[in-house]
Amino acid sequence: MNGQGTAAQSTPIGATREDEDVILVLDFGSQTAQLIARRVREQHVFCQIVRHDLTVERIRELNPRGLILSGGPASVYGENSPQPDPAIFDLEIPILGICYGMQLACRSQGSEVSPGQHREFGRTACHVVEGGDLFAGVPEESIVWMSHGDQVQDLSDHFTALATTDTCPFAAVKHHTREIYGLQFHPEVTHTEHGGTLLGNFVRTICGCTGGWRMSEFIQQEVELLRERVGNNRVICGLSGGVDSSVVAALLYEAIGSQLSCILVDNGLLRAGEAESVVTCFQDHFKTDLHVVRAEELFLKELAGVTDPQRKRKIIGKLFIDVFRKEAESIPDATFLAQGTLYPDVIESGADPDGPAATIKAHHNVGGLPAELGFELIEPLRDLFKDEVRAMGLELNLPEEMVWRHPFPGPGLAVRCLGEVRKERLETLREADAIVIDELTKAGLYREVRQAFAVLLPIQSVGVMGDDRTYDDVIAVRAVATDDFMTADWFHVPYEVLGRISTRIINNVRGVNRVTYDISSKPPSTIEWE
Ligand SMILES: Nc1ncnc2c1ncn2[C@@H]1O[C@H](COP(=O)(O)OP(=O)(O)OP(=O)(O)O)[C@@H](O)[C@H]1O
Ligand SMILES: O=c1[nH]c(=O)c2[nH+]cn([C@@H]3O[C@H](COP(=O)(O)O)[C@@H](O)[C@H]3O)c2[nH]1
Ligand SMILES: NC(=O)CC[C@H](N)C(=O)O
Ligand SMILES: [Mg+2]
Repeated sequence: MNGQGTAAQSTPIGATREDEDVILVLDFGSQTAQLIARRVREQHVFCQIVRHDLTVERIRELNPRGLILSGGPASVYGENSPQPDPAIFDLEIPILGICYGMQLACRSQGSEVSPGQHREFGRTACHVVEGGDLFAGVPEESIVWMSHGDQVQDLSDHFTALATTDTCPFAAVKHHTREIYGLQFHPEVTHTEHGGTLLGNFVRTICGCTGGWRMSEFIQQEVELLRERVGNNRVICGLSGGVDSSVVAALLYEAIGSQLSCILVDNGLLRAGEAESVVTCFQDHFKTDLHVVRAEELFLKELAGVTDPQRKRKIIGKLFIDVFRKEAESIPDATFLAQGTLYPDVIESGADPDGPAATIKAHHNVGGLPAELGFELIEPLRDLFKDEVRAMGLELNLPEEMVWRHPFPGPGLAVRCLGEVRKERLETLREADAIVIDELTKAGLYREVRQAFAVLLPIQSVGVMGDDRTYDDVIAVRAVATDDFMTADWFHVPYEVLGRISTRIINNVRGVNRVTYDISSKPPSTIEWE
């Protein structure tokens, strides 16, 4: 082990190739920059997010077909507000400014931007006045999603209004002579009814992208990048058997074959039978080196008496790295550590260096990492969402049951065992959890419910069993419907199935006398309870 990387280092998504259609998103600190990128990728056009102040020289090297300027929390007229290289507006490629990005584009051509009379947040009816190419296929009236306080006050001599809302006369604009467009609303969020069409029109019709990009191409690029970066060194990959790390391992295997060693940490926080099933599944599908480290005692010792969720996560994040380091001592040239980190892990940890995002929870593999790792990090999925990773897994020929597994967080049962994490409490939770999954599977709901589990609450309640009083544990059942795990709805599990889950848990799991069902969505709740 000789790398001295820090938690901040990782592989950025996608190297661009000169012969390919690329759209760049200049990120001004938007909450939704990644959503812009994925909506563009949905149009089969490769899209890369870059710093807002990337120089024009560098942009020319990357040779994009168009630029999208994202939204952002600042005001364009504010001191120290993030600004692009002013020369981008002289590039001969189309530009689409979204919200803050539109305000920047208009201001660059002489328009005034200042606080509007009314701030606009959420659903708004948008009326198209002069659609043109950008609005092709978008009805005259539709719902768009707004989130702004500032407003472009005049169009100078350069712009025309394409669409309006009740409070915003310039909801969409186009430059008279140049391919510069602005949208005050957010086409990238699903609440904007025809946002996909708008972005599709921009990248395909206006920028002239052919829409030929496919996941297979992305995989090929990543494979080449990984080969170049790793050279003759070895990579150790934290393998949990979950979707993300399995896809990372498959990608690395494709790239560097036998230079890959995988490490499964059995931290005593896994579900029933999990370590064994990962080993079997792994051996069937990868022919590389797998180390299984039994570390239950270490994890439970360090977690003893800890009840604060963030502390649990930090302790677990650090222990994972300690275990990887120790195990790597027996693996020569283990310079890199690969993890299946996804974008939601990054944004919820408040760890996006270009973003203003708040810390929701320190995901063990991002916010929970110690500052000095001793490895260089490889995180090829860091900019992707779960459903994109699943598509990648299928493309890499991973078996369906692996690709469609419910996610299971690295901190595992520790963040579902509210209060103290003790061996006997984990055992109770494990038994209840297995029943939840078994009943959903029997009811044919496993795939449709994207994540389901049991939570052991830190309280007791009174019951009566066999005519005797009990004062026992409570299990909460959680099942959610979601695609990208950024937002989620509680799943409407049929009453009969809930009934069977409850009866089986109370009758079979010792020490539990009550089962409840969690009916909260994300936001305002999160999927996990801690
Ligand atoms: N028990 C474990 N042993 C080794 N590495 C792990 C373990 N648990 C998590 N990791 C590492 O942390 C990363 C993030 O965990 P996370 O749970 O988000 O992803 P995953 O387990 O690969 O997929 P899924 O989200 O489907 O559970 C994993 O990709 C893996 O690299
Ligand atoms: O590897 C992980 N390490 C973590 O620390 C972590 N926290 C949450 N999750 C998973 O992320 C998704 C979103 O979860 P939340 O709505 O609870 O934030 C859900 O799928 C969660 O299971 C984690 N995964
Ligand atoms: N969402 C945004 O980009 C907001 C831009 C700017 N901060 C405003 O309030 O108008
Ligand atoms: Mg997992």
